[in-house]
Amino acid sequence: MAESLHVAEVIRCADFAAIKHKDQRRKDPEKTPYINHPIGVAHILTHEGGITDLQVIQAALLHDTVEDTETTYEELVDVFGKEVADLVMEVTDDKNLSKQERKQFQIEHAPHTSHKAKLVKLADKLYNLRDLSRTTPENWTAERVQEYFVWSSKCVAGLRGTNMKLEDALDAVFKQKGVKV
Ligand SMILES: Nc1nc2c(ncn2[C@@H]2O[C@H](COP(=O)(O)OP(=O)(O)O)[C@@H](OP(=O)(O)OP(=O)(O)O)[C@H]2O)c(=O)[nH]1
Repeated sequence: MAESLHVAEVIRCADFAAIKHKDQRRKDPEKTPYINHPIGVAHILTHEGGITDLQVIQAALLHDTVEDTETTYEELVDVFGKEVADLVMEVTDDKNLSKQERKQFQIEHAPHTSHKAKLVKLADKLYNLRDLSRTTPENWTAERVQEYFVWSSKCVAGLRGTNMKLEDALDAVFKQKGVKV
């Protein structure tokens, strides 16, 4: 695909995700618009991970649409094709599971995901952990923050060997919080 078509595809994904997440906010006290997160994940991939694979960037922009909005897998297949939709599903939590089951599933599922899905997940974790270092979501105790770091380090363990720049950046964040990797 020509470069201009790649640009157009990326903008189509950003527009789709912005519309889907339009009423959502992050959990930080400033109530940052939710769309900042998927765009930030895509930005980490391009600018820190050196990733320009179109499907990876598309999946990063769309990665929370099925999990957190009324978007369906079938809709993503229709609009962006099966490969991108499948990639999004690889990084989508099953909301039918309890929170504890979901957290455990992420740890166990991580090593079995595709290389492209691992890239999205590494950048997703890096964004969320940096966000947690920056500010504490409303109603989160210091203990909950620390637990999230420890749980994330277990997820990241199953994603290693994928992208050294992202993994080194994650390790720096874990080190800062005193989390062993
Ligand atoms: N750090 C941070 N996270 C926020 C913020 N606003 C929303 N989130 C989301 O909250 C989730 C983590 O909160 P939890 O209480 O552990 O999980 P839950 O929302 O699924 O119940 C992450 O989503 P997730 O899809 O569950 O990601 P992950 O837990 O799979 O990494 C993250 O994207 C914020 O301001 N800061």
